[in-house]
Amino acid sequence: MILNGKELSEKRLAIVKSEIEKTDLKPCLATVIVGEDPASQLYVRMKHNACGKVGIRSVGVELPGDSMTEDVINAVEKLNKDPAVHGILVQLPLPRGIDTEKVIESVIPEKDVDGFHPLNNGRLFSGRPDFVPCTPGGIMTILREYEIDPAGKKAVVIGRSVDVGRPMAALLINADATVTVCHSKTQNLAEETSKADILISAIGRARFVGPEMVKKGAVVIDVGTNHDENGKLCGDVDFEKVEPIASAITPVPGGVGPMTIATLMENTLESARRHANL
Ligand SMILES: Nc1nc2c(c(=O)[nH]1)N[C@@H](CN(C=O)c1ccc(C(=O)N[C@@H](CCC(=O)O)C(=O)O)cc1)CN2
Ligand SMILES: [Mg+2]
Repeated sequence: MILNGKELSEKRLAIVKSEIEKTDLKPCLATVIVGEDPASQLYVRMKHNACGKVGIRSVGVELPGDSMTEDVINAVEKLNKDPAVHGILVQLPLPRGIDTEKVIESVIPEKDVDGFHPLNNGRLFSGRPDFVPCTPGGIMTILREYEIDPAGKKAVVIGRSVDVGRPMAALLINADATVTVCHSKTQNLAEETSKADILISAIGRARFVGPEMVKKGAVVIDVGTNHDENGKLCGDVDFEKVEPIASAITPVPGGVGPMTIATLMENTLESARRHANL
């Protein structure tokens, strides 16, 4: 079975749109982008487009690539104070030289719709999640909507990044899975991944996960957005070879990526609701 993130994201966006239409809410998302990385520009554009589709107002702050950490924090602090702004996201990665942690910590947790602030992180890891990072949050929505219950299953996450691998592991633990996190120092990676009922790859290496790493019947979730040697967009998983042995699998494009954006819209609506005490 193909887990169609594109289709599901459209369904979730339509729900956000109709929820907004039912209320007097005027949700607003602010994006902050530093520098001219084309991928980051694309993702921010996609976020503004999604806002337009669902009726969320969006404002974009663009800062030059040679900005200092303080410049970015000043821009965030203005948005923190603006009562019309309900969600703030700083597009990652930031240019080298900027202190990413400091910038993330400058977003007030109430507007942290990316779920990256340490307070929101701590809540997630304490089993009391509030705003959850959009990629792992979107993956949990895929699993739920396709009625794949992680409870009692063995889940293996490849990658321990702060934005995907770690929160993904926490969400799966909260959903009663038995979770293993693999990373660059893991020995016998294939031995670990082959035990997974649910395998989630977030390592950023084109077609790295082959059939020898996947148990027959596993659910395979591909977070990778890579380009192969011909410049073609592809995931971490060798889709052609793994799809026949998986019971369910996300494609790239059209899997996890669109769900990241849909989850961001959901988080922004939730933030606007709280602001209005709804
Ligand atoms: N502040 C944040 N920065 C980053 C995040 C994030 O959640 N918050 N995640 C990634 C990038 N990202 C969103 O920002 C993102 C990546 C990919 C997609 C997506 O829909 N991809 C499409 C393919 C698009 C293409 O043609 O390249 C797909 O998979 O179908 C959405 C969002 C890092 N930074
Ligand atoms: Mg992401």
